[in-house]
Amino acid sequence: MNSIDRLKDYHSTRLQAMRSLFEIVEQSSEGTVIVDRDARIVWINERYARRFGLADPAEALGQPVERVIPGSLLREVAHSGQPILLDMLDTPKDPLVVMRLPVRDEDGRSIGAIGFALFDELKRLSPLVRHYLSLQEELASARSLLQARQARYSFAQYIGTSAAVLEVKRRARRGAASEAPVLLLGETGTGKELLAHAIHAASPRAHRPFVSLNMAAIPENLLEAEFFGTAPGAFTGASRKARPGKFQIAQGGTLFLDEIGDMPLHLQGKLLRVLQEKEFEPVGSNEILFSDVRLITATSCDLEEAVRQGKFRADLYYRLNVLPIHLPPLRERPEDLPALCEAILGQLGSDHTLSPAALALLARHDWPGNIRELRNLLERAILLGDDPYLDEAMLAAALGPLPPPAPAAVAAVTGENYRQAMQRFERELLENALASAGNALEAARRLGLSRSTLYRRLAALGISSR
Ligand SMILES: Nc1ncnc2c1ncn2[C@@H]1O[C@H](COP(=O)(O)OP(=O)(O)OP(=O)(O)O)[C@@H](O)[C@H]1O
Repeated sequence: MNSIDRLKDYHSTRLQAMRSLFEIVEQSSEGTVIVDRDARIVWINERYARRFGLADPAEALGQPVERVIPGSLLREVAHSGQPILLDMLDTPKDPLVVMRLPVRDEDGRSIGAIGFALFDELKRLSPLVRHYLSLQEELASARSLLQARQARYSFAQYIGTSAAVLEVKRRARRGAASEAPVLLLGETGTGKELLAHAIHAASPRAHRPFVSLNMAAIPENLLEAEFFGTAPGAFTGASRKARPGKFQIAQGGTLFLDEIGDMPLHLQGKLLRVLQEKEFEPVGSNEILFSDVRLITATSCDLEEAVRQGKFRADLYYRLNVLPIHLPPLRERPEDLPALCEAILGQLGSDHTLSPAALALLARHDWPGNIRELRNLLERAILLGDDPYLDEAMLAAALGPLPPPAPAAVAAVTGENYRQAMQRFERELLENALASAGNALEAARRLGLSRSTLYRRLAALGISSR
């Protein structure tokens, strides 16, 4: 075949294809209409005319397309020469899925447009729509979960300008910029959790989840599943479905392990393995999952002492203790009290201010519950009085009677060693608080302790919380 014949062949095949395309789409669609450059109908098939209430297609000829098909965009297509490949057209009956194409002359100029109604019922699209909707739902729930797992605090919320606080912030910023494990050390209520959030928020993982787990708040037999998740039906009573653990949920983000000193020894070994090998197995599964999690741990207990007593693995301690940050107790930084009070009153939505004598009283207090205790105290003081100016007497009332000097403390000088005396003092303090508060939650509030810390101390001293 010479080149002229081949060209002829190409042209005729193309013409054939165009004709077939038109016929097939026209026959299998729910309707077809053709308009001229001025959007007047030059042809409409019977089915389509009937759909728009015309008994005879001839009635539509010469009419502006919108008069017959309200909402039609064929005028726009004829003018612009640009197709609208897939769109929805609302009709009084059902919405239609439509395709609109320009009609061009030999020189490529638009001389009209052709519209096909591809389906009249969305039913035919419904598998696609269902898939799309379920993807949308998944996306929305993933977004809201992620939002719930975003860091709640930034460095700006860790208030204070004392030298100790500035050093904490300096180290924490350094921690945020690195991937190394951070160990937050400090008494209860000193802001360890706040700082963990802030480190995550300032790290390159900020847009990924922040997940926290308090070792003291979860029964020991459930901890492993909480950590690593479970395979379907992993143990009696376990859900038939696989349940992700915190390591999976925090994937790509930060895992904050609070009260790490309370982690049972057998789990310490497993945590060490994750840190070393970056992989773990869900409970009841042989599958090995890869872990990409940045670890921040915190404790209010003396980890080195726990290592000496064999309660905490030394190798894990060294792994976690790469960047230790000591959070100072409030009594060691009284100069931060004015700024802290102002910030907390602002968070509580109050416009109260404190007199200088009230601030001096706060500076003399010991703050065993640190900033949590300060917050509780200010909350109480606001509730006690209407006066927006909080003076010394009001704060003294909110602080409550100071614990009476325990006669037993004097006796300790004679017989008990320091540890025994401290334990007895703590036992009396906690028992009195439980008795006067009526329940553990209120007792924790009054003592300025977190509930988990109170439970931990009660358990350590063998005191029942009932
Ligand atoms: N430097 C700070 N500036 C402002 N608020 C603070 C500061 N430190 C702590 N807080 C507030 O004090 C309360 C206790 O803080 P957080 O829970 O972070 O302490 P924690 O050390 O993790 O306590 P625990 O060991 O009992 O869990 C929170 O309301 C927190 O917002």
